Amino acid sequence: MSDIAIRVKNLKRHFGALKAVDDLSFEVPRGSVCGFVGANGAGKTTTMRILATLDYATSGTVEICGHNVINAPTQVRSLIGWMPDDFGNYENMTILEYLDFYARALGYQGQERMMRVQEVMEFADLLDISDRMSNKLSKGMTQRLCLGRSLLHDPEVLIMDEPAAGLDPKARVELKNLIRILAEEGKTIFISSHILSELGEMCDSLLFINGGRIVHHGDAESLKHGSDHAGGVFYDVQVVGEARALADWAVTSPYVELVDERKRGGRIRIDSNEPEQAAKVLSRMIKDGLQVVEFHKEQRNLEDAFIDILGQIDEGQVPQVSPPPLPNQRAKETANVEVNQ
Ligand SMILES: Nc1ncnc2c1ncn2[C@@H]1O[C@H](COP(=O)(O)OP(=O)(O)OP(=O)(O)O)[C@@H](O)[C@H]1O
Repeated sequence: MSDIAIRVKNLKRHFGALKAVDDLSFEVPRGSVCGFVGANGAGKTTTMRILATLDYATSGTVEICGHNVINAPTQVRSLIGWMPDDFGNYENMTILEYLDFYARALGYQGQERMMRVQEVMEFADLLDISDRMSNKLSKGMTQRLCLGRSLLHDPEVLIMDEPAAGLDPKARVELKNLIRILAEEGKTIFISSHILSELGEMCDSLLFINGGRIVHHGDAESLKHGSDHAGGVFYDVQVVGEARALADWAVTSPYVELVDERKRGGRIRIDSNEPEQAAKVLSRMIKDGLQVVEFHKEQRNLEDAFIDILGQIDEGQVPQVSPPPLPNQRAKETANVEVNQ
């Protein structure tokens, strides 16, 4: 059995002249969670719909657990759970009736069907509200119902398009916990989201796309670390007083970047992970008459990393696409380290 759950090779999807997906190649190892990140219109939904056998590629191949989505769509559908960003619903159906309807459509009968429905209602915390009308639910309940529906046939691979969009913080945490449990059960999860901080916590790897092309594939830590000399670490310094003076000072100072200019004062960033370097810059600021009111060390977050990567592309630098090792390779590497110690 292949270690790869999702294999995408040179995938293109063009709508007339628009290259919605433009030569994507990537792999998602079995049992891992991969976050799919991109700005609006980057090509995420188009890619996910092709993976879910709902659209055709212009060219390229997609395999789910070794099955080609074009040649073997039925096998692929039995292996995937699809959670679309736009959840279709029916009137006059309770949660129970809704899930039962889908369980029937999937071919479950009798006792087994009842068990499947009960199981997913229990998992998605829907048991107590099973008699609620399915089209009159809160956004959080609706997403849990959609997740429940996608799990009815116990799929190996879950493809989730923006499942956390529009959820309040509590509902987001609940959904995140459910996804974590599914990941611990060994399911492969391919999930898109705009909330990068949350994705970073739950994903083994993050796949950034822009304009239909992959611009980075790596784990959250390596992304935060980045390729700069300071390893993504910087000092944030806030100053009050005349804003122009700070801006002029920043332009002529090494390691310093003006990040925010306000009516009175602003903020600069010292791009260094060496405390001595930061101390030198700070003492120079004081000596030059700038009024420092606050400073602290920070690690670049995923939003910053994404923006940095997009900036590098704008400057014409070649995007870095470096997939992280497979989970079993990671395990082997760890074992080697232990053996070698
Ligand atoms: N059926 C279609 N016909 C024409 N253009 C389309 C079609 N579907 C998508 N597009 C275009 O393809 C591009 C990628 O769209 P897609 O929905 O995949 O982006 P996305 O990354 O999912 O964006 P969002 O985060 O806003 O959902 C967009 O420019 C979109 O307008």
